[in-house]
Amino acid sequence: MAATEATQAADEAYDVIVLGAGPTGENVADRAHAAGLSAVVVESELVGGECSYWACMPSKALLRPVAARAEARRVPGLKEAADVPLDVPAVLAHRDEFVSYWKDDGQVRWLDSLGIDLVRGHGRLAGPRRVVVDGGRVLTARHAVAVCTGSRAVLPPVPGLAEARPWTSREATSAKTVPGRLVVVGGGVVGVEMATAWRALGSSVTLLVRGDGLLPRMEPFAGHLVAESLAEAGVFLRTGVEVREVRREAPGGPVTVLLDSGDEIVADELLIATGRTPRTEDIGLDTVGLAPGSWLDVDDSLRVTGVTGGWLYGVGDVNRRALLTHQGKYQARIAGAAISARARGVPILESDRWGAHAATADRLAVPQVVFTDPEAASVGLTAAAAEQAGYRTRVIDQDLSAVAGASLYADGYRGRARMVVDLDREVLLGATFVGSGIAELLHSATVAVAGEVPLERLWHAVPSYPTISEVWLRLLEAYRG
Ligand SMILES: Cc1cc2nc3c(=O)[nH]c(=O)nc-3n(C[C@H](O)[C@H](O)[C@H](O)COP(=O)(O)OP(=O)(O)OC[C@H]3O[C@@H](n4cnc5c(N)ncnc54)[C@H](O)[C@@H]3O)c2cc1C
Ligand SMILES: NC(=O)c1ccc[n+]([C@@H]2O[C@H](COP(=O)([O-])OP(=O)(O)OC[C@H]3O[C@@H](n4cnc5c(N)ncnc54)[C@H](O)[C@@H]3O)[C@@H](O)[C@H]2O)c1
Repeated sequence: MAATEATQAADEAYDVIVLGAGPTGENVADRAHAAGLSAVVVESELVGGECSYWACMPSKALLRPVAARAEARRVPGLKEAADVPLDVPAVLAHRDEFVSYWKDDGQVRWLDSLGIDLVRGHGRLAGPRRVVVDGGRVLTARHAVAVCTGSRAVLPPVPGLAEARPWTSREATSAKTVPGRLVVVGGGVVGVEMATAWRALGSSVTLLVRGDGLLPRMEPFAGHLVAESLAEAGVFLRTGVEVREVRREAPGGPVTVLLDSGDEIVADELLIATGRTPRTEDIGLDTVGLAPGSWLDVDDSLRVTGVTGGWLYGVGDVNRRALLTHQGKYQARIAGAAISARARGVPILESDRWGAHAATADRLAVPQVVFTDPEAASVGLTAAAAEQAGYRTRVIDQDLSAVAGASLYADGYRGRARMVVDLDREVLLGATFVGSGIAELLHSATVAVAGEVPLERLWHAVPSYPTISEVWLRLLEAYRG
């Protein structure tokens, strides 16, 4: 049965049922199907999920012109030409095109081409291996149900906040007009990326952070460099502040943000970027003995722990292991392989930590690029996390501007790199790069961390001259002395 043709029938049976057709769910279905299992995906909104329509794609489409202009402004011969405001209608139109105008026909065609069925509607578990869609249609799974329902933005319990109908990441990535004054609450990834984009598009942006810096999950210098550059771009950054109350007298009117310091900020729009909550409150978790609204605890094969029979999987954002599209897709590949192995009765070696059925990289080698100007990118453990985990480490830092490739890349290049070395095994535990054009450098570090490549061998991985990658040589030289 083709994706667009799935029709009503009582108790339809599939090998695998996938709840949620985000990047993760699509890939679980793809992997299971590729292994010869029949699969159906249930989706209540758009096939492609948050990433395609309200997260990765629109945010990066908004940010790409910002980065390109910032880089051109630092290249002699282009500076003057690039020192112009962004063409806002063109940027927004480009964003709209990248999200396919919030239509999922292309993604449905892709499912269709694979032979995976799609059922539109809200799916809920109804006991072991059963899913009911919109309270009517019943699907049963011979082998597994994979919950891939993702996450949504969380609103902190601040008086007046919900009533003020603030922007969340959805509105921040899909807005059709530029607010004159925008207050952003939260100094994590969404906060800094959206402050960067809307400031460049013309908003007067105030970024409110309750901690003492930005991007707290990365090495501290990442937050420092991004904060410095946001301030230069004209973003008002206030750290160590807490929002006490929010007021909006009339829908669409100005919003007043009251801080614990007693200060008041009036803006046209307010973006809350304070983290995520799982979309599990209404998916029937109680019918299989789990608490509605909870993150799903899973083992390394992505199987939910504590469910009798081992048929339930939790993949992607919903398990809180690493809230990133590429990690969700990685988990989907692992879960798909584990589901098909178990369906065939092939034993899964729990001890094979880098084997086909263990999402080990979730714990040891998660890469992430923050698309600010400068970009911030990291993989693996920070120095603090490695120390906390009990490793005997050595930390090597390098000023990126001292690398020939970086100074050619942009005038007055600013950036920094760090590697965290496990002294006992002499392999990399983590790496961080901050600077223009470093996003594509990250994968080299991911290979080194996931591959546990001995530093002795990395010495023979010669970076081309004159590229920013030569920072590898500087880091290794500093380590070897
Ligand atoms: C602003 C922003 C920017 C981001 N940028 C990046 C980035 O650049 N790179 C990156 O790697 N990550 C990025 N992320 C994170 C990324 O979006 C998520 O990690 C990713 O979307 C998770 O995929 P998922 O499939 O697990 O969940 P989702 O993408 O959330 O998909 C879940 C799907 O399940 C459906 N669903 C939910 N409940 C039900 C139900 N009961 N029945 C049927 N269907 C249901 C939903 O409608 C949705 O389509 C960003 C996030 C945000 C908020
Ligand atoms: N480029 C990318 O890879 C990218 C881009 C955007 C989002 N994402 C993913 O999406 C997820 C969500 O991003 P996010 O920025 O919403 O979450 P986050 O967890 O990265 O950051 C949220 C920030 O809000 C702060 N905060 C929490 N409660 C608060 C409160 N009441 N008042 C003020 N501050 C508060 C936290 O201390 C934290 O610094 C992230 O885990 C990230 O991995 C990835």
